[in-house]
Amino acid sequence: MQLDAPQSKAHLIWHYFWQNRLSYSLAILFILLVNWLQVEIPLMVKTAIDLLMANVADNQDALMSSVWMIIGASLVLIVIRTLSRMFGLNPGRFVEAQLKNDLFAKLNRLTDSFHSANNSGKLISIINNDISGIRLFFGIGFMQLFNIIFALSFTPFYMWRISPSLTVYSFLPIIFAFAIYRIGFVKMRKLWTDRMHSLQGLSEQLVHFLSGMDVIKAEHMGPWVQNEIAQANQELLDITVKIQRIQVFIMPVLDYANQMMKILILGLGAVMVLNAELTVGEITAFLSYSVMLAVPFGGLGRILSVIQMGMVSIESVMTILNSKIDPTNLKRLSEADSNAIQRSTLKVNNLSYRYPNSESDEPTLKNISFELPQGKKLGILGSVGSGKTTLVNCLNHLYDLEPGMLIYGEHDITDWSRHDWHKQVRTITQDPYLFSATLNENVKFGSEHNANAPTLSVEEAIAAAQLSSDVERFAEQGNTMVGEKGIMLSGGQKQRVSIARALYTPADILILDNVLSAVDYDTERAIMSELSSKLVDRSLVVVSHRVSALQEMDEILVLKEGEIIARGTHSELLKTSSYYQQTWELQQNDQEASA
Ligand SMILES: Nc1ncnc2c1ncn2[C@@H]1O[C@H](COP(=O)(O)OP(=O)(O)OP(=O)(O)O)[C@@H](O)[C@H]1O
Repeated sequence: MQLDAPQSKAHLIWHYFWQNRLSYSLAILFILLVNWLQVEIPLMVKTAIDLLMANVADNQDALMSSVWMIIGASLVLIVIRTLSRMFGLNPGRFVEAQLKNDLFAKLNRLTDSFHSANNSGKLISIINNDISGIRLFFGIGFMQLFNIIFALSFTPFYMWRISPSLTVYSFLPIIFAFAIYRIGFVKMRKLWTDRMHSLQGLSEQLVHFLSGMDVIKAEHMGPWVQNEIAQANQELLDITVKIQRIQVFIMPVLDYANQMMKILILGLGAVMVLNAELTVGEITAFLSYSVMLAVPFGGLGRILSVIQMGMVSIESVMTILNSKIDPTNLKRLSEADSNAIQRSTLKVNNLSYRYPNSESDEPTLKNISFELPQGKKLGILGSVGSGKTTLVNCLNHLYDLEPGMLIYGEHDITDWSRHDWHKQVRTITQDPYLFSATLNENVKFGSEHNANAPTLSVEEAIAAAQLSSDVERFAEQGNTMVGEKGIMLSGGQKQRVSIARALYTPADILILDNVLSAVDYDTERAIMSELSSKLVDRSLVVVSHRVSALQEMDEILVLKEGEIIARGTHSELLKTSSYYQQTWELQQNDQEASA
């Protein structure tokens, strides 16, 4: 079952604990048996020693059966300890995998505003570092915790049964050590939180620098980048050293107390043996128990680090799991409703938009209105910063809009989940993203889960996007790997792969945001003509700086400072809009010069 919005850390822990209840139950059972056998074996040793100290000849049979029991119990101990580790450690791995799925599912449903507030470097750090911390918490953390709880309840009880007074005296150093240990524990919690923030910061910086590596090299920013990374690294190192100092000096204090305990037992125990208050066998068993306590005390130092790191990591993961999803995004249209609304008219009514983080009161888009019936081709022209991309992001409802601004058929888009709207509208951005896979796979990606069945073959889509001659030159044609983010391809090739992807499974409305900027005029013309012929009954919105790309559109909107200042066909605008006419003439001159 998927976890969404846990109310508290306890809720999250319980959810995954319950999911792995079978493993944990078996682990608890085996850990209980291990701890019980561990305290029983010294009793068997005690009996054997006391028999030895008495007359060996008289007790030979009893002694032999005692030795065999010790051997048998030790062998059983090995087997059940292995089983306890297996069932105790597995849940950590299961929780890690489940939590990653839950996080990805949530990230997929969160809106643009979440992703702008939480950059990918921070998210990568949460998914890698914090989830590893949680894996340790649910694996070794829980296992050792059960171990310590059982060990610290069985062992002192068995010691008490041998000698209550010696137990009280021998535990005095432990009580004192716990007081010191608590100080370290409190300090560690703050340091783990600082370390998590520092790791997230470093990861953010690394992602920024790695994505801008070309610019860094070209503009000789290497020394500055190295310095920034070195500083972040130093900060992380300082915190880690402080944690290590506490781990080395304060956390082992229980270990030291355990040594003190043994000295006390030897000293006081010897006196008690001399006074005939204890037998040699009893003092040997008592000493064995104190030696056994070294494991849980040593473990306590390590395990509390794991638990603290896990709790800090859980807090961090909860910032994602508890991020609010727009309630409309949780609704889903039925298959029948989704089919019924296909091929409707999109109406944009007085659309205005202001960026929430904008310092100006002035909206970026002002009162934009137009209609886009199915099959209509709409062009949008505007100078740099006039609001074209903002309009595209409003049309595909990436940004939050007021009710009534976007109507599709009879439906208000702001009442729909974005998921349902994106089945009808597909946007190709000016910065196309390719996955590290083959070229053909990049064309097909997402099509298996797309409501629209492919209308073309991959080869046809590639040909319509004017990419066939490029693909033929690649070593393995369509099966050539394009590298991370399509690094093996030129900007124009990447744009054409994303056009081929849109043509492969066409949606009702296709929006191209400046995607033809990196191709020459002839290719642009050929692509536009293919788009018109392949998408006859679909709507097309083409945003471009180039008038040539918009010439054949049914209507062109001219944007300036977020407002429509002119609209009409190419020939109408040449007469009515001086801005359009000047842009056209300037670009005609450029085109002739470059021919
Ligand atoms: N995330 C944002 N937060 C605040 N302001 C923004 C944001 N994105 C864009 N803007 C502002 O909105 C205005 C319009 O930007 P937009 O990207 O829509 O223009 P454009 O016409 O697409 O420009 P270009 O042709 O350069 O792509 C600009 O003044 C820009 O500074």
